[in-house]
Amino acid sequence: MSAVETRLREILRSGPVVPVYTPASVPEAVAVARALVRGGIRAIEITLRNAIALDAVRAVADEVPEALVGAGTVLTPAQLDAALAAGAMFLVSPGSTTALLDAARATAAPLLPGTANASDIMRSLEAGFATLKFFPAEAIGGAAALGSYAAPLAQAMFCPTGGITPQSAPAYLALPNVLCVGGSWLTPKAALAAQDWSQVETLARAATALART
Ligand SMILES: O=C(O)C(=O)C[C@H](O)[C@H](O)COP(=O)(O)O
Repeated sequence: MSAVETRLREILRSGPVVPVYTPASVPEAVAVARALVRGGIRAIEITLRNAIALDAVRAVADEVPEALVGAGTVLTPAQLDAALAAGAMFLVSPGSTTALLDAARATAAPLLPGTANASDIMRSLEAGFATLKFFPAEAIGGAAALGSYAAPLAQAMFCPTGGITPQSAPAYLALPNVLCVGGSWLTPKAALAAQDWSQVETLARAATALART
């Protein structure tokens, strides 16, 4: 396995849950990252879904050294480059296009490509990516579907994301081909609007207690 993929797996294994978070502002992102770190969650995926998201990645990378900040919703090679330049330590994509996989391979970027079926997984493995997102996990068969790939596609390891809750997370975390799960439940909109960072910290602490085998 490449050094890049080894490091990517270390980041994903730093906790049972990687929070997926869309920042409303740069100061909010820094406060959220600090609260997650206080609660014991270091890896955080900031989605590139609005104009300030890249600045949020940069600020968390600069100001919260304990955080392992990644960029999510990376759809294009240009976004991949911009996220790396902002300091993203990993990149997450909902799918796995040839353009994106080629760009990530060319720059040895720590990309977690999105996959939803056996053909996606096989294409990603062929392209040299064995650490994958399984998306949208709950809608495409959940832990039962993902577990079905453990035997025939044993080299692929996953971070399932999409609709996962604290209740459904343990079934994924018990699978042999799961590194962690992704989810937005650690950063509820109401808590962010109220700047209730202690709630984020409490949710993070609860997430660290989820069993992982
Ligand atoms: O932005 C991306 O790259 C995505 O693929 C989407 C995220 O994985 C989901 O938005 C997770 O959110 P929940 O389903 O609420 O846990």
